[in-house]
Order: sequence, then structure tokens, then C-alpha cells
Amino acid sequence: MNSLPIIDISPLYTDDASAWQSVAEQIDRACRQWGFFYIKGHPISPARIAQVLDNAQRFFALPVDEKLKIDITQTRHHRGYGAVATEQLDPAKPSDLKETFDMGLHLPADHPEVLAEKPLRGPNRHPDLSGWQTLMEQHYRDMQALAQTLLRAMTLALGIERDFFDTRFNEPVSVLRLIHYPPRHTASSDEQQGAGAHTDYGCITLLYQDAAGGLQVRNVDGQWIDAPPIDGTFVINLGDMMARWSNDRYLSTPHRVISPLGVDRYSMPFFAEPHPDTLIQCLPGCQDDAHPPKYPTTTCAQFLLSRFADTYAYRREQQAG
Ligand SMILES: O=C(O)CCC(=O)C(=O)O
Ligand SMILES: [Fe+2]
Repeated sequence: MNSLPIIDISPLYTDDASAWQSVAEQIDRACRQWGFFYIKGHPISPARIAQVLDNAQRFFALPVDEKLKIDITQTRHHRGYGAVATEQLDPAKPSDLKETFDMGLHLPADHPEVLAEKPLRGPNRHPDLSGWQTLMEQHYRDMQALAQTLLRAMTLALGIERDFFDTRFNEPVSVLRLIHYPPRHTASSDEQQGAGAHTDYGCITLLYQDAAGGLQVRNVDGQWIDAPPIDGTFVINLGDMMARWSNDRYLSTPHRVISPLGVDRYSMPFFAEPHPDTLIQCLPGCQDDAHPPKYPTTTCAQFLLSRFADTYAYRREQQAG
């Protein structure tokens, strides 16, 4: 149990039913054993990744005052720039040594859910960089489509209709995040970490990481193992909503980032999360007399807001005041 599976998902894009089923079975096994795996054979081109990465570097290189024009802590719907130490993923460690850009599904000011001030709903806040907005909005849509292809494959083993997730991902709260980890300057990896140990909140996360390395995953024996960058892949992991939906048959596995010494690191997770009102409730096929539901029913928005309040001081302050 020391290296994560690598799954070629290209058959999910063909109409070869038995190859599709074989990929779905590999994904199911990885979800039960690890909650983490790599995918290759996906449709996101290397040129697209290079473009997004290049723009991430361009954005994070701006003066901090410029980035703070879209300060995430000044929003109620969680979009824009998070400066270093805005987030604290591991409460036992100092705040994370990383800066972030978050975007979601762009909803205009006159959308009914925005008018009703529904949490996490609203317009994206993009930096004023040429070509940025069109590229990022397209990338968001493409990552959402890839996430739904993977989720469709998961329905096989979960015993739910093939379109179970598709119907719940109408106007999703999924987040595309760009992260810059400034270099760590001390030899100790135990102090302020790039991203403290945590589990993700949503259904599945699709992570691109650059060549710097530093992502670690806790295996079932409690050891931290490296999840090194592999060219042309995404690292896929499950979040807490999927663990709750599947009654822990699928694992939401702790992971962290130890920033590399002396080099910058860039990564881009896409957190796939359904429509805010979606009920997160134990699936019928994941419970029986020996395995009653472990978690109370919640909604996607309720669950996300409580997790954000755990890791962001600004969210706690907003909720208190
Ligand atoms: O940057 C990474 O490699 C992982 C980031 C992560 O785990 C997260 O943002 O939830
Ligand atoms: Fe994570």
C-alpha cells in the first residue's frame, strides 16, 4: 500500500461497454482502498494546462495590493484572492503558507439565487489580466465535465442511476482554485505547512500539480506517503460528501502539502460539488442492517459552510456578525 493506482480513463470516452465497465471497476477499487488515484487518458490538453499555469504565475506575481482588489475575505460568496495565511487547514499548525484564487459558477447579479442572497452564489471576481477570464471560465466548464464523467463511472458500483450525479450537478457550487506555495526556507517540514493535513469537503477533487512535488497522502496504516507529480495526469481524491453519501465505503483520505525547499510550487485543484440544495444522505445501496447510516442528512451548502467556518477566520467573523 505504498503507491497510488494510475487509471487510464480513455475508455470512458468510447462506446465500448465492457472497457467502460472495467475502468469503473478500477475506480471503485481505488475509491474503497485509497480514496486517491491518478488518472491519465483524460481530454484536458497539455497546452491548456500550460496556459492556465502560465496565467496562475502571472497573477500571483502581481503586487499584493493589486491581488487584494479581489480579496476573497471581502465577499460573502467566496470568490477571489486569498493571501498567505488566510486559511488554516490543520488547527494544530500555523495558517497555511500558500496564496489562492477561487472561482465558481458565474451567476449574474439578477440570477434568482443571487437576488435571494443564497450562500456561495454570485459573480466570479477575476483579475484584470488580458485573456484570463475567457480562459478560466472555459477551463472551469471543462473540469466540471471531466468530474461528471468520473462521477458517472462511480454510479456503477454505488448502485445508483447512471445520471444520479448529473441531475444533482445542475448549477453546481464546484470551485476551481489556483494555488501558489511560496518556497519553504527552513529545513523543518513540521512548522508552517503549505497545506495542513485535511480532508476535502466535496464529492471529488481533480488536482493538477506542477513538477515541484510535496503532496502527501495518509495511507490506511497512518503513514504519509508521497503523491509525486506524474506528467499528463490529475490526482483524483474523494471528499467528505462522497464519504457521507457512500456511508464511508468510499474514503475521504487526509492529505497535506509540504512546500518544497527553495522552489515555488503551483497547483490547481477543481473541487466538484453539487447544487447547494442537494441532500447529502446515505445512498440506499450503501446501507443495510449491519451498516446503518453513520451520518445525519445535510445539504451541500450547509455542509460546505460549516467546513469553511472551521478553516477560515473571516467566515467565522461573517457568521458571527
Ligand atoms: O496543492 C495541492 O497539491 C493540494 C491542495 C489541497 O489538498 C487542497 O487545496 O485541498
Ligand atoms: Fe485537499
